[in-house]
This record gives sequence, structure tokens and C-alpha cells, in this order.
Amino acid sequence: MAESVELPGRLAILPFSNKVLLPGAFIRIRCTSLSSVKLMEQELWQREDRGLIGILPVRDAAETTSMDSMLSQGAGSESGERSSKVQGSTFDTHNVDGKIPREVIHWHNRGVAARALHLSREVEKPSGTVTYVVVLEGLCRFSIEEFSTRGPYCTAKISPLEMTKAEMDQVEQDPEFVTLSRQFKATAMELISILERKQTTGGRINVLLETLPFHKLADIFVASFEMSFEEQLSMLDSLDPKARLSKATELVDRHLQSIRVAEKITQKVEGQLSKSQKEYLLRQQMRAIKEELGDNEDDEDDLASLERKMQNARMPSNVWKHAQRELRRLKKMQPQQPGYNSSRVYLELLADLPWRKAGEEQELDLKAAKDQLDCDHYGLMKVKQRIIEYLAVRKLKPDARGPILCFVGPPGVGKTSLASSIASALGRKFIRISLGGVKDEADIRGHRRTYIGSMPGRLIDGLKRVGVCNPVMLLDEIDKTCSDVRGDPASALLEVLDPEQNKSFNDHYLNVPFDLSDVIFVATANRMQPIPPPLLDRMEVIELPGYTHEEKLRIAMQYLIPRVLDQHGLSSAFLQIPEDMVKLVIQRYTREAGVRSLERKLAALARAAAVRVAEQEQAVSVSRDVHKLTSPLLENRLAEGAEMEMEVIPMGVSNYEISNAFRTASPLVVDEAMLEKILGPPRFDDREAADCVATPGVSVGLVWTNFGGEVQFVEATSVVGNGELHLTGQLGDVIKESAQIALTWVRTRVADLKLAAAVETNLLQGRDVHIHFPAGAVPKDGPSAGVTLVTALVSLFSERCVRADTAMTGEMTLRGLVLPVGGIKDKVLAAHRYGIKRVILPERNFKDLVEVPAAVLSTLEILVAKRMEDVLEHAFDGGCPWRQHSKL
Ligand SMILES: Nc1ncnc2c1ncn2[C@@H]1O[C@H](COP(=O)(O)OP(=O)(O)OP(=O)(O)O)[C@@H](O)[C@H]1O
Repeated sequence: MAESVELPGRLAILPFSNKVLLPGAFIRIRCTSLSSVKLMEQELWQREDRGLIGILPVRDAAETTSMDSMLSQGAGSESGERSSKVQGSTFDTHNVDGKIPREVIHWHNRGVAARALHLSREVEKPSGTVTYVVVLEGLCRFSIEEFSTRGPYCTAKISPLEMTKAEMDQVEQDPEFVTLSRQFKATAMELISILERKQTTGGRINVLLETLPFHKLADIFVASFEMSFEEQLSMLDSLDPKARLSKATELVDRHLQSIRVAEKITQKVEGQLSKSQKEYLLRQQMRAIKEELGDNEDDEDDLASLERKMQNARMPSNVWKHAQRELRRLKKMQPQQPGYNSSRVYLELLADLPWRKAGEEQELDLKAAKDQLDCDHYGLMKVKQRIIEYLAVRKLKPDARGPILCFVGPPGVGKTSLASSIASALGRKFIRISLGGVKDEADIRGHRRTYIGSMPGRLIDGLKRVGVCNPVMLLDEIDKTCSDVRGDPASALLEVLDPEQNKSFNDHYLNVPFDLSDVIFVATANRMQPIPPPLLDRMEVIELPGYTHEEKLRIAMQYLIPRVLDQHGLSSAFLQIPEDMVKLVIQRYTREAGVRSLERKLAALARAAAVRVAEQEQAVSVSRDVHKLTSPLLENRLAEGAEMEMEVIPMGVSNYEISNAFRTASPLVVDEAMLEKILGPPRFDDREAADCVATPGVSVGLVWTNFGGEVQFVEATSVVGNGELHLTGQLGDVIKESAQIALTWVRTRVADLKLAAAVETNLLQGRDVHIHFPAGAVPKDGPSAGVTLVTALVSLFSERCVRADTAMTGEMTLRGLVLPVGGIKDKVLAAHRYGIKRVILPERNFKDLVEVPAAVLSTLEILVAKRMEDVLEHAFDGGCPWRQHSKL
């Protein structure tokens, strides 16, 4: 307890917003703001003599909003940068730093000097933020003479307000004071007896009453209750011990009354509670007994609740009639009867479906929608523009039968996330239905209920899950549905996507029409070709090509890294991935059109960093006793669970730990060595193409696969045989035909030109030719390999290597005419990813280059070809291998 203390002339001031610390009271606070942390550091933590600080109430938190707010338990903090005389209870802080004027804050002009009993310092990781937790004991009142500042916090010239011992002795002789003391003691005893009843305190509070002078007891008792700020202030301002005692008696008495009232209420509530608890228990027991006896009265309850649920489902009248018929049937059945369960499950579905329950669609704000799209996705300007147009039409005509958007592009280019951005822009719920690998029409339309284990189709099931009839429904991977004997899912989708028909969509399981016209459908596909034309016709295709290195870099820096760090509970204060390293990840560890694998690699880096963080302590906490807890009275009050709770103070904190606590964690910066350690040795490099074409018979083609544009190597070799053609690799029919055409063309050409070497060694007639597509796992179809095949064969027969930096695309006719192919943009982007420098294109594909970003085009030499000879001219160093013969 506070003995008489000698106050210094000046104290550092810690403001408490809406809270008063009275002498003899204890409080534990957490300091987080700059000024309060600095104050703790300089006045308490770093000083050997552990100075006192002044606690000053601040009248209203609202008035101090511009200040650093701090502290738990309503404490606030502020700093000023100049001296100012105290006028009334207002401290004018404007012109702080000589900068922007700030608000006038209302500081009380009386406070309480306090000393720290326990101080602990925490350094949060990974941010490195320092906080202090301090236990303060109020000592004695003072008044403020003049404010000034010390760094970011305030100090004040003060004068003590407590009476001297002689003055106090005199007051204690005063009969009025004696009467007041008796009165206070009586009330306090009464309160203590109530508290004793609730929790035995071993008479410790009585010790307080016996040992402390009454004017101090008054503060201590009042500090222990919840009181308004004004009451606390008036207690602080009661300098006269008599006034203080009478105020304290009044407050203690009021507290006593409120405890009594609270007790009464609790008794009442307890009675009621135990009654309802008893009822609950009995019901539970009853249920268990019934279950044991096989008594099924509960089922009747269940059916009643099912009926209620059905009534609330707002089904259309025809469906309602149908459902009632089914319910009547169910009611007549015994639960053990076959069909009971399936009928019940069916009715549950009818009751759960959102027949008319639409999610609230917010008023569409095009600007906000655009911001949302920009915020979720980098680039994709054209796509975003088209989406905004689509939304604009919906805004003007909400019931418009607009086209169904279908995003087509390689994996990981943001198709799914664009669709979900549309949903959030419209404020609608979002549901994704995956159609990948769906072969059975029943997956879309459901099974008829006559089948065992029949279920509704994915659409109806999705609507049940999402619970509203107007979600944005994403039909993902619509190109991956395929038909077999079990029907054609694509034709079922025709009905779904046709605005005229989907008003009454017929799910076989449901067996009643469901109105899908409020659903906004968006589809995604990797390729357009497999989508059946009638289905494609109902959709508006928006192509999303792959990203360039530069775009990937921007996406990674602006979107993926922040997201990945967040997902792993990290921040840039702990892990930093510099741009150069992201570039290396893009070039050496990924070679995809989208950014999914890039995101995975970044996540791997984040995981490794997370392990490092988790291995370290989350927070280095160093704490120490400032003043020993010697007073038995303090221990008594702590044991009573007073306002503050005491911390366990670690013993033997070493100097090392203390200095460590001052150090903030430095972020982990990813470098090349770390990349190799975590992601392994580089998987790709720009020399891959050069290494592959180092021997005759190999050429580099650009093809289109499910993963977007790809670079494809074609290898040709010949062995003794009968002039047959062998093809290996996962090849479609069209490509097999292309190989046949290529071989025929080369044979006729060589024969026409009477190429000496080839004819003499009878390379063409007497030997089998074997063409292999090495990336065996990647299925190849489509026509765009004729040109590449011929180049490989010519390289083989002429024993000359194709230029390592050159890739080609295009189909050819038997007569050697080079035909255009599709997906030029993706193919060119693939060449860019592989570090290829020259691309040979059919002449008529030249116009398609407008779609290719200029940044990519500038890194490539584009060569066009009309005839196969043009290709060969570009493909070999020194031109076509048989140029001399052509001239003959
Ligand atoms: N332009 C972009 N800006 C920001 N993030 C992007 C962008 N493009 C893709 N992403 C991110 O890449 C990840 C993969 O995207 P998403 O799942 O939408 O790909 P997808 O095209 O639907 O692939 P799939 O065809 O395999 O379904 C997501 O986390 C997405 O946010």
C-alpha cells in the first residue's frame, strides 16, 4: 500500500481516457501507441531508479480521436510538443510539431501519481511491434501546474495535493470525521459480510479495514466498484477527507443495494433455469426410452415439421399439389416400408429448394463493379470491358435474356475467379458446378426416382446448396463433358442454357418443372473445339489467352504474393520475395499459360518461411518486477480478484533476453540459393529447344493443347525396312494423316529433285521412317503439325540440323501449300515462354498477330511462309537444304 511518497516537481503524464486511477488502486494496462510505449520505455523500462509517472484522466475519448489511442481498460495517450499553462481542465494541443493544428483535448487538471509494480515488454513477431504491459499502483493526488513535452509524450509540472501528517492528525480529531468514519465502517462491514458469504476471503478484507486510515480506505473501496467516469472524477476531486468519506459511504452503500437487487434477480432466474433444464433432461430421457421401445411417435412430429417446412417453401401451386399428394402417400406408409425413406428424402428436397427465394440483389453500381474486377484481376482489359457491358445491359433491363458468357482459355488464367467477381459485383451468391468428366446425362438432369439411389442432377443439387433461386452459377469445364451410352450431357445443357426453355427445367428426379430463368449462368472451358456447336451457339465466347512473363510478374507482385502471404499468416515484414526472384520462378520453375503453378511455387516459399516463423517464439516477452510485492495488503487485494489480474513473472530474466527483446525480427528475403533449396533445381531453361534440335531429324513446332499453346518437339529417324511409316506418341487421327502427307510430300520432292545423297543411299524407298512426339503424355490432335513434320523429315534426310531458335506452326497440303491454323496468339506466347526467338507462320495467319501483346512481339522475329519451301528456307541455316537442286 502507498506509504507517504515524496513527489518530484515534474512527472511524465500518461492520460487515461474515461478512467480514473485513485490512490491505493491497482490497474494493469497494455500500452501499444507510440507515445505510451515511448513513455514506458524512457520513464520506467530504461531507468534504473524506476521513476513515478502521473496518471491523468481525459474527459472524453471522442474528443481525443485524433490522438494516439492506447491502453486497455479505456486508457488513452497523447503527446504535446510545447509547454502550456493549464487553463481549467483544457490542454490545447494545437500547433503540435508546428504542423497541422489538432483538436483541443480536455484533460483533467488533477491526477494521481503512480508507480509501476510490474512491467513486461513484448515484441510481436513478425511485425516487430513493441508493447508494454504494466501494473500500476496509485499513490497520491497532484494538480497540474504546466504541461510540456518530452519526445512524443507529455510531462507536467505538478504540486502534491495530499495533506501532511500533522494536518491529517488534526482532521482525525474532528468529531464530524469520527462520525463519518463510523458510518463508513458500518457500511463497509455490511458489504464485506455479503462478499464473505459469496466467497470466503479468510477475513483478509477485514484486515484492510483495521489497518488503513479511513480516508485511504475510502479511495480503495470506491476504486473496486464499477462507477461512472463522473463519479470517479468527483472522488478524485474530493480533497477534503470528510467530503471523501461521505462520498465513499454513499457509493459503497449504493453498491451494497445493487448487489442485493442483483442477488434477488439471480435467485429468481436460477429457479427458472433449473426448471427448464430439468424439463430438457426429462425430454431427452423420454426420447431415449421411446427409441428403445421402438415407439415412433416422433416420426409423426417429424412429418408435421416436414409439412410445415413445405408450406414455407413457397412452391408454385402445381408443385405444391404434387408435394401434398406425395406427403399423403408418405403419411400412409410405415417407416419400415420400402420407399418410405426415398419418399421422405424427395419431399425434403422439395421443401429445401429455393422455389421463389431470391437472394437480395444490390443496386448495380457499374463503377463499383469495375473496381471490383480491377481489384481482383490484373490486366484482361478486353474481358473486363465485355463483362461491364454485360452488367450494364442487366442494369438497364434486369430481365433481359442476355447471352451466356463463356470464358475460354488455358488453366489458371482467372476464368473461375472472374465469374466469382461477377457474382460479387452483382451482390449475388455464387455457385460452381463442375462438369469435368460428366458423361452421364443424369448428372445434369438427375435420375428418375424409380432407380435405386436416385439423386437430383448437379444443377438442382447446387440450387439446394446455395439456397436462392438467383445465384450466379458457374458451369465449369463445359468442354469436358462427353457423351456415351448413358446419354449426352451437352444436350441436357442445351435446355439449361436456353432462356426460352429453362423457365421450366425438368429434372428427372424432381419430376416437376423448376424455373431456372433467374439464374445467371457463366461457363468456362479450356478449348472451344470440343463444345458441341449448338451449345456454343447459345453462349458468347470470351477468350482469355495465357499471360506473358511481364503480366505474370505483375500478377504475382500485386495479387498472388499478398494473397499467399495472407493465407500463410505472414506479412511482408517477415517474408519478402523480390521481383528478380519472382522472374526466376516464372522462367525456371513454371512454363504454363496461366498463373496457377506460379501461385503454388510462391505458396511453397511462404510455407518454408512459415516454418521458420513458427519455429521461433511468437513473441519475446521479457518482464520484471519493478517494486517488490512486499505489502501483505496488496497480496490480499490481489487474491480478492480485484480490478487487475497479476501476471506470473518469469524468474531470472537474463541480460541476453532483455537485449533480444529490443531487437525486431528482420524479414526473410528470398534469394537464388533459397529458391533452389525450397523449389529444387531449376526445371526449365531457355536452352531446352537448342539442346533438342542439336541432331538432324528434330524440329520444333507450336501446338495447341488443353493447357494453351505449347512447344512440341518432333523427332524423325529411319531404319532399314520396307519404306513404312511408324508413329509414336499420343496422336489423334488428324495428326497421323498429317504425318503421312508429310512423308509423301518429302518423297515426291526428293524424287523430283533427284537428290543424289538420298537416292544413292536409298533412304526413301528402302527404309522405314519412325516419327516420334516425345512429350508422350500430352495428347496431340489437330492439324497444326504438318509443317513441323516435313521440316523434321527434311532435316533427317539432308542430315542438317534445324535452327535451334526457330519454331513453326501451320498445316500443309500434298502440294506443299502452307495452310493457316488457329490459336496463333497462344502459340506465339508459348514460343515466348520457351525463349524461342524466331517463329514461322503461314502467311494468312499474319493478321492474327494483332492479338499478341507488343511486348512479346518485340522479342520475336516473325517469318511468314506461303509454301513449304519458304518454311524450309527459314528453318535451316543457309536456307533450304536443296536450294541448289531447285535452281538446277
Ligand atoms: N489477371 C489475374 N489477376 C490476378 N489474379 C489472377 C489473374 N488471373 C488468374 N489469377 C489467379 O490465378 C488463380 C487461378 O485462377 P482460376 O482458378 O480462376 O483459373 P481458371 O482459369 O478458372 O482455371 P481452370 O481452367 O483450371 O479452372 C486464382 O487464384 C486467380 O485469382
